Amino acid sequence: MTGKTGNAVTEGALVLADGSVFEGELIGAHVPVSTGEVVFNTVLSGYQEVISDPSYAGQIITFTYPHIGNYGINATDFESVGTFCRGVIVRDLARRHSNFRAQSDLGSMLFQQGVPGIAGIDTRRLTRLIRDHGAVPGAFGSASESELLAAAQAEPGTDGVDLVKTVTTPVGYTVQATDPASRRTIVAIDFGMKRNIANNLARFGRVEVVPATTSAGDILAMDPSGVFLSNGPGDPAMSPYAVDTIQGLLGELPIFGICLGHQLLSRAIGADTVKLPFGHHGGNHPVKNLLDQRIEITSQNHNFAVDASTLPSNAEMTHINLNDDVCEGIRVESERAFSVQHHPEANPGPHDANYLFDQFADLMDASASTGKAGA
Ligand SMILES: NC(=O)CC[C@H](N)C(=O)O
Repeated sequence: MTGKTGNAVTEGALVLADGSVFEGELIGAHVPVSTGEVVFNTVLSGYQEVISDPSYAGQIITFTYPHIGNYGINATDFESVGTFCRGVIVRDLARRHSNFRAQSDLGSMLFQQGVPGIAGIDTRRLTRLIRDHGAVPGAFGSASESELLAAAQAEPGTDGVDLVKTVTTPVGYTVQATDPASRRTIVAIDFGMKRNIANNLARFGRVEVVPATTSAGDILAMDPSGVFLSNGPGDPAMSPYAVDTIQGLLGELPIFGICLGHQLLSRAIGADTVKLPFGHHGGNHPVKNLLDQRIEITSQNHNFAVDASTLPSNAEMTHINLNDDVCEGIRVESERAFSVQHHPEANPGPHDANYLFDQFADLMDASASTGKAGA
């Protein structure tokens, strides 16, 4: 099937670096060869938000749900200014979409955004392979299988590259507070921030979004109530400048991090991060809050994780993934800093963890009343 009903089918193939071949039909923006690290996401809905999440820079997204595109695309559900993923793999692209909010169809959106895709792929076989062997570099397109194999084998995936610099905003910008009476200013460091995170922060004040390379001194000079560390693509070890910045902010004001922001905060306090075999990408991961013993069903999208055994003694693990015991959250109470690996802003996914934004607001208020930071 093609993005636009009536278009001719263009045969293509997906070839993984291990030599596995999958045949399909090209959708979206047609290019001879598109490469990236192939990962799978298990959400049942929310494909628009997933495809427009900047954390997927460098990656090709396989949707395990077999029918993608059913409810179309609209102008408001994009999670960033565009798309940064390297491609999309689906079993079956919906031939027709149906939803009162739809303004376009997925195939057209991929085409307009310049995102190549491939449909008709045996995504069960592909997902099993990734689950057994880990996320793997791959290449797909209309080129020959041997060309695709060579391209897949030359693709570094997320190894050794700083992908944050490819997605961060080039200049700072302001997201106005939802409540104009709010006096708080929150600085959000944009490592590839999803829009809905900024919208959640704006419930508590004006959000000043700054580029990933902004120094601690420049941030402190803005006299914010707190600093937010965003999600973002790639290996946290590849963005050492961000770790330096966080070290310059620690203890100065409240800090809250999500996903890559959680991994960077952990590195800033001396902990290690590791690469998971195939990561967590989905909308129903059970996480236990170790502080109150409650279980939250969470939205997730990451390949790296914090090695909890390397946390320094002044930090504690606050959340754990119940599927595989991966560290899902930490706090450093003495430094007024905390972070989670999962996505409290959801989009897509459940909102069980949304209370974490309120905790950040409470921390900023507590700091303001003790005179440790501006309000
Ligand atoms: N969503 C994110 O922030 C992802 C974090 C990091 N790039 C990882 O893959 O683990």
